[in-house]
Amino acid sequence: MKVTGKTITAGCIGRIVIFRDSKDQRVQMARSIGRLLKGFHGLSTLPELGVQLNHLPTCVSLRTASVRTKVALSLPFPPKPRDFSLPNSSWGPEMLGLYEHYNSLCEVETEGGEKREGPWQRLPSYNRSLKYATGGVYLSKIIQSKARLFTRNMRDPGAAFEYVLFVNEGEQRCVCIFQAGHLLEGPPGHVHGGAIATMIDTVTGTHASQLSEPVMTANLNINYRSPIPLGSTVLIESCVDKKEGRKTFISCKVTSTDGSKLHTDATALFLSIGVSHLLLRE
Ligand SMILES: CCCCC/C=C\C/C=C\C/C=C\C/C=C\CCCC(=O)SCCNC(=O)CCNC(=O)[C@H](O)C(C)(C)COP(=O)(O)OP(=O)(O)OC[C@H]1O[C@@H](n2cnc3c(N)ncnc32)[C@H](O)[C@@H]1OP(=O)(O)O
Repeated sequence: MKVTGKTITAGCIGRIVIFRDSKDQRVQMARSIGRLLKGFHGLSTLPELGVQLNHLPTCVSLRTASVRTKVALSLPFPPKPRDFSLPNSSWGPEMLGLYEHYNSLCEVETEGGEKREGPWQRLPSYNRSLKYATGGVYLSKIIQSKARLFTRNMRDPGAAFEYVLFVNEGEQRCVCIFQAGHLLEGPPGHVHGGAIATMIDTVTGTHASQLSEPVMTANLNINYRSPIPLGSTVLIESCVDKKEGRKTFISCKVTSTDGSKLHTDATALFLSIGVSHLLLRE
C-alpha cells in the first residue's frame, strides 16, 4: 500500500498510523489526534477538531490520487510527563487550601453514593506542548529538543510560577490559584509586572483554548492596581465576555485570595487558529 505524507511529531502517546480514505476514517483520525492532544495544557478539549482536521490535506502534502495520509505520532518524551498542577512541597497553606476547595468541586456524590463529574475541572499542566513536525519553526534541533513552556521551566519547586487552573464550562469561568515565587521579583518584595502579564496570558489563553480550539493572543490590556507581594498566593479569574467567529474576548482579574483586594484587571482578545497551524507550519 502506498502511503504519502509527513510525520507529525506530537507528545507522549505511542506511534500511531492513520490512513485517511473516507469520512469515517477522518472522524477516526480526529478522535485519535483529539486523544493525543488530550491532557496537554490548554489543549485538553478540542470540540471542533473534526472540522479543523478537514484542513489537514492542505498542510500535509498529498501527492497521490488515492488520498491516503500517513500521520505518524512518535514518542519524543517520556510517556508519563510530570503534571505541574499537582501539589508539591513548596505550596503554602493558602495555595493548598484553595486547591483542596476547587478540587473537591471536581467530583460530586449523588444521593446513591455514586461519584459524578462536578461543575469544575482541574486542568493538568505539562512543560511541553506540541512538538512541531518540520523545520522552520525552531532555529535548530537543539533548540527544538530543549524548548519548554515558559511558566513550567523552573526545576526548583516554588521558585517561580506555582499555579493550578480549574475551569467551569457551564459558567464559562476559569480560576487559577497562583503562588508567586522569589525568582519573579520586580519592585523590591513584589511580583514583576511581566510575570503577572504572563500569568494573565496563560490563564485567559488556556481558557479561550478550552472553549474552542488552539488560540493565539492578539491583544492584552492590563491595569496594575496594587502590587502583589512576592511569595503570596492570589486568585486569577477569567470569564468570557463574548465570542464572535474566530475571536474570543475575555476579561480577567487578579485578587487577594479572599477577594477583598484587586491587584490587576485585564481584557484579552484571542484568535483561534486551526489545528493544522499546530501540526505543521512551513
Ligand atoms: C504556532 C501556534 C501556537 C499555538 C499555541 C496554542 C496552544 C499551545 C498549547 C499550550 C500552551 C499552554 C499555555 C499557554 C496558553 C496560552 C497563552 C499563550 C498564548 C500566547 O502567548 S500567543 C503568543 C503571542 N501572540 C502572538 O505572537 C500572536 C501574533 N499575531 C498573529 O499571529 C496574528 O496576528 C493572529 C494569529 C493573532 C491573527 O492573524 P490572522 O491572520 O489569523 O488574523 P487577521 O489578522 O486576519 O485578523 C482576523 C480578525 O481579528 C482582528 N484582529 C487581529 N489582531 C487584532 C488585534 N491585535 N486587535 C484587535 N483585533 C485584531 C482583525 O481585525 C480581524 O477582524 P475582522 O475579521 O473583524 O476584520
